[in-house]
Amino acid sequence: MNYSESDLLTHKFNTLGLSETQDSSSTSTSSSSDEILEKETSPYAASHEANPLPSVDELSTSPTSVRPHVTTRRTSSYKTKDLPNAIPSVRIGRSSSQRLQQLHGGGSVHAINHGNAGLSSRSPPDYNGRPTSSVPPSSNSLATSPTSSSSFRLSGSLSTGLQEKLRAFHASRSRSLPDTSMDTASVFSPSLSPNVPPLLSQPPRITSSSSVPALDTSRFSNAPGVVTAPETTLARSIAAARNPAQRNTQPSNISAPRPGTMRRRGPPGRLDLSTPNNPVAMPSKSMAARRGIKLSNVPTPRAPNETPFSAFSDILDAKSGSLNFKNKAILNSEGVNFSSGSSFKINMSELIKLDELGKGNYGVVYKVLHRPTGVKMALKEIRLSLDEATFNQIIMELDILHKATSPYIVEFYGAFFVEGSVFICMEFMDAGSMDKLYTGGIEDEGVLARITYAIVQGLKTLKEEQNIIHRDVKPTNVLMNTAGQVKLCDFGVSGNLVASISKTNIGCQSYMAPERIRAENAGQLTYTVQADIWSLGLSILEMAKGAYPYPPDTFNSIFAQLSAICDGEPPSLPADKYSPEAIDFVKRCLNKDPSRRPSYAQLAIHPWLEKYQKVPVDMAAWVKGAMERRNSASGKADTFKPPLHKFTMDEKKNTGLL
Ligand SMILES: Nc1ncnc2c1ncn2[C@@H]1O[C@H](COP(=O)(O)OP(=O)(O)OP(=O)(O)O)[C@@H](O)[C@H]1O
Repeated sequence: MNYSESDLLTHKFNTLGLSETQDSSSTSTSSSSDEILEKETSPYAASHEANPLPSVDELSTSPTSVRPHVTTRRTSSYKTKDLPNAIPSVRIGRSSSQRLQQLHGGGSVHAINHGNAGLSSRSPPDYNGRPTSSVPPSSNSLATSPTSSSSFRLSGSLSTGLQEKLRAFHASRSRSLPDTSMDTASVFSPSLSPNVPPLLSQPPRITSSSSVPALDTSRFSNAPGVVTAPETTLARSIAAARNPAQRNTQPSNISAPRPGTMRRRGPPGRLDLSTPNNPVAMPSKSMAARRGIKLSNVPTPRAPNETPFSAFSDILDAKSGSLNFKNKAILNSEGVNFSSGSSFKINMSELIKLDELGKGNYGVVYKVLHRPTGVKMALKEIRLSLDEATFNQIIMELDILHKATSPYIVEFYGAFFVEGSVFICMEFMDAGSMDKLYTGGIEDEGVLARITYAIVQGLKTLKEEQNIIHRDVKPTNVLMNTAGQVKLCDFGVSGNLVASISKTNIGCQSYMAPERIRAENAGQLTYTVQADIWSLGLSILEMAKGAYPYPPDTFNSIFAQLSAICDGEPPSLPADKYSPEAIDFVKRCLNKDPSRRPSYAQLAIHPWLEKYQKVPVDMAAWVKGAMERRNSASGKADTFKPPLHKFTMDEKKNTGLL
């Protein structure tokens, strides 16, 4: 792309330091103009005309369009009177299946290697595996030779201030372990209150029962508020912690559950023994009779170390002796707790910091231990300069996360705010995010397909069941655990949070679809589900290649990178390493015309994903190897060493040490 001096002079800079030139033939956000643009620039156009996909549901998805689906009702335990000083008491609803809330974060900037961005010379097939007629011309560098027949242009320089911010951003996004003392938020959000101390960077507080650094609860001393999570969820988590087999609701080496097999809660009091994700669970004779199940059809437990109770692990915790009636009621020695009325409280003072998991653009994510239950959680801090009313609004908006339930979405425990930060408690994924697992690229296509399938199912659930659009699909928001499960996190459920974060979102555009870049550059906040599908395509490419798909010479300049995305040919999987089905899948996601990208339902039945749902793929083994590679590269052992127990005087006396 050549930029004339007049181009550079006439471009208006928005907050990204970018600008757009439009002429009458190009309206950046209209689908019709996109179509024109596509025909002019996309070598895939003929292919798609030959094999058209059904039209995709195109939704107007500005942050506010999502919000009506967010409950803002005040529940009985939502104590707004407690809010002025800090932690609100957030009732997490009756849902027993709380799921991770999602936050918008924008794309991260990666230190990248020069990946093979060349286009395949083979014709990608259609959904039936037939080669399409159109063959895209080969291109080896998206940065140096973008096709530029579109009228969309970006200016060729960035302001000095923006460059400073980008430099700081790059430094903060270094792949080395983050420095806990660094306040990344201040880099990107000068408006953040400088007086707010980092919550977890205070000197460790030694507790009577542990030498683990504790959260600095002094910040909460004036605030008796607590964040609450349904006891049912925590009880389930505790049971899962005690029984790892039960935790794995997402098969790792057998076919993943089909859409529609996600667990649903039945009516209160009804014992639901349908356990599609737990092949071991087996109903008793009487239970089966009540449910009309023929016992001859029920599989017999086979694992050698199972007890007679193992078959009932969904409802019986043999260690604690408690019965969990499908999260509707828990019967234990203390009595019966009904999920309809009670909720489990998580007090911040009961959270112990165990480790730092990573640092994002807006704060740090910690591994914490909830002492009373022994549940390990991820605690994400997002520092924002907002008034209290907005914080309250955000916390209420996040309530919807309890309804977003899927084996492919990280579980949400609760959220609260403290002195300029939103804190989110979520399921801890012990293998971490994909960006740290794909070292060298994922060559095993079965693994790549299973990861993709999980992302598609997670996005599909969010969209179809809660009308939530993720807005920030990228490898850092795809998490894995050592059971081989893949789950999504950080989706933009809170309109207020999305809007707040967007104001400080600089240099995070790299996974944005072309139409979104244009819209944001024009100051529009429209956003469609198809934009997430583009981001999915880029993420698959990044995981496959082990590097961000656009070449490094575009990386040094956000401007050049966005130009390549908008004006260049979409990158593709290398034909010598991946099957035609895989190449076709990515190609369809990366169609520059959003209306021609497939829907989630179409992606879920794409031959590539279907193929690898039918064959065994050992995800647990793969993630184990990936963690070892990651650790040997970073020189860090992954296994968490529990802190030494510090005996109290009473304990010493009782145990005979004194
Ligand atoms: N639930 C979790 N379990 C384990 N690790 C997590 C969890 N959530 C986040 N992490 C780790 O913390 C890192 C930082 O996460 P965070 O969401 O703050 O930033 P990000 O996704 O990398 O970027 P952005 O700020 O743009 O969203 C992640 O990259 C991941 O490695």
